[in-house]
Amino acid sequence: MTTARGLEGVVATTSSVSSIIDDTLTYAGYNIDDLAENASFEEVIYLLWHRKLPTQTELDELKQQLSDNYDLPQEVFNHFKMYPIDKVHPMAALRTAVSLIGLYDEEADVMNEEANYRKAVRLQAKIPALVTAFARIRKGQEPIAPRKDLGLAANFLYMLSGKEPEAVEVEAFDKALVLHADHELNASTFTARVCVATLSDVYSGVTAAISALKGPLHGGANEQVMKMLSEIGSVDNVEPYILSKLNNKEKIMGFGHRVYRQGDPRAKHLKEMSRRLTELTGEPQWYDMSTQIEEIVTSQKKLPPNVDFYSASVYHSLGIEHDLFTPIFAVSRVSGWLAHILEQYSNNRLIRPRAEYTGPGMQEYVPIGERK
Ligand SMILES: CC(=O)SCCNC(=O)CCNC(=O)[C@H](O)C(C)(C)COP(=O)(O)OP(=O)(O)OC[C@H]1O[C@@H](n2cnc3c(N)ncnc32)[C@H](O)[C@@H]1OP(=O)(O)O
Ligand SMILES: O=C([O-])CC(=O)C(=O)O
Repeated sequence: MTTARGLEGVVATTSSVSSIIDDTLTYAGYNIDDLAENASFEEVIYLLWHRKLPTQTELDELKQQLSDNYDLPQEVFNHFKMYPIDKVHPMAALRTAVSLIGLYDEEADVMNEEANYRKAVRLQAKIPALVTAFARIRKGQEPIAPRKDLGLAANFLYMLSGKEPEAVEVEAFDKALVLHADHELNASTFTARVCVATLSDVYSGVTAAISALKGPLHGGANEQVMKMLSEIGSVDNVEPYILSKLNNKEKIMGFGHRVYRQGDPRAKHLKEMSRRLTELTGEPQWYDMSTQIEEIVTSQKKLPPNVDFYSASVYHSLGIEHDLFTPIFAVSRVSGWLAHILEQYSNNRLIRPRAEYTGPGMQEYVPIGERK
C-alpha cells in the first residue's frame, strides 16, 4: 500500500460539477472569470445543479422556488434563544441549526431524486435566513422576515441589517457568492460526499460539510484574515508583523492552496472588489495592508493569495461582522455541496479508503492483574 498524506493528488471520484485544470476553474464548463463578470448567484445555482445555464423561464422558476422556501420554522428562533449566545460561534450555531431544520422536514429521510432536489431547494433558501437570524438574536434583536421580492444576495443583506441594501452592495455580495459556490473536491465537499455515500440524508451531508468548512485551514481562514488585518492595524506595521510570523514558521491565513500553484483565479476578482469597496467606505487601509501582505508573502514564500484573503476586506467593507464571514462562505458553498450530494446519490458507491497501519506489531493479550 502507498499512502498520500492528506490524499494529495488522489483522484477519488468523477464529477461533472466543477473542474480545476491548469489553475483554471470552471463550473460545468464555464470559466469562473466569465461567471464572475456576468452571472447572478441564482444562475450559478441552476448551473451547478443542472450543468446548464438556465433559460429566463427556468431561472424565474428557481427563484420562485427559493423565495417560497425562505421562511424558517419558529422552533429555530426559540432554539437560538436557548444557546449560551455570547459564547457560540455562528458556524457552530449554523451547523446545529441545519441539523435542527432537518427535524422539521417531513421528507428528510425520503430518498428519491425529486425529494432530494426539493430538500436542496429548501436548504439553499433557508441557510441565509439561519445565518442572519442568529446574527440578530445574539444581539437581542428580532429576526427580520425575508422579502420574497428580493434575490438571495439582496435578501441576505436585508435580513441582516433590516435596511434595503444599495445596488453596489448587492452586486458585490452576489459576485462573492458566485466566486465561492463550488470548488471540485475541496475538504467540505468531500466530507459531504463521504457522508451521503452511506445513503445518509441531505441534511446530514450538509451538516457534515459545514463542520469541515468551519476549520481555519479551509473556510474558517477568511475570519482569521480579518483578525490578522485588525491586529496589524496600519500599513506601517505590515512588514514587521508578517516577517516575524514567517520567521516563526507560522502560516499566513489566506495564502497557499492544495491545488493551485500559480494562483487562485478568484482572488483577482475579490482584490478588485476590495479596492473599490474600501475606497467607497473611505477605509482604503484594509486594501492597502492586504496588497502589502500579498507582496511580502509572494516574494518570501512564493505563495499567492487564495479566495479567503481579499474576501475578508470585501465583507468588512459591506459592514458584516467578522465571525459571520465563514457562515457566508456556507451560504454560497451549500450550492456546490448540494450539487455534489445529488451527483453522489445518482451514481453511489460507499467511500471507504484504507489506512496504512503504523501501530505496534502482534501483541499477546495479558490479563489485567498481570499487566505492568
Ligand atoms: C477555501 C479554502 O479552503 S482556501 C484555503 C484556506 N486556508 C488558508 O488560507 C490557511 C493557510 N494556508 C494553508 O494552511 C495551506 O496553504 C493549505 C491548508 C491551504 C494547503 O495546505 P497543503 O497543501 O497541505 O500545504 P502545506 O500546509 O503542506 O504547505 C506546504 C509548505 O508551504 C508552507 N505554507 C503553506 N501555506 C502557508 C501559509 N499560508 N503561510 C505560510 N506558509 C505556508 C507550509 O508551511 C509548508 O512549508 P514547509 O514545506 O517548509 O513545511
Ligand atoms: O479547494 C480547496 O481545497 C479549498 C476550497 O474550498 C476553495 O479553494 O474554494
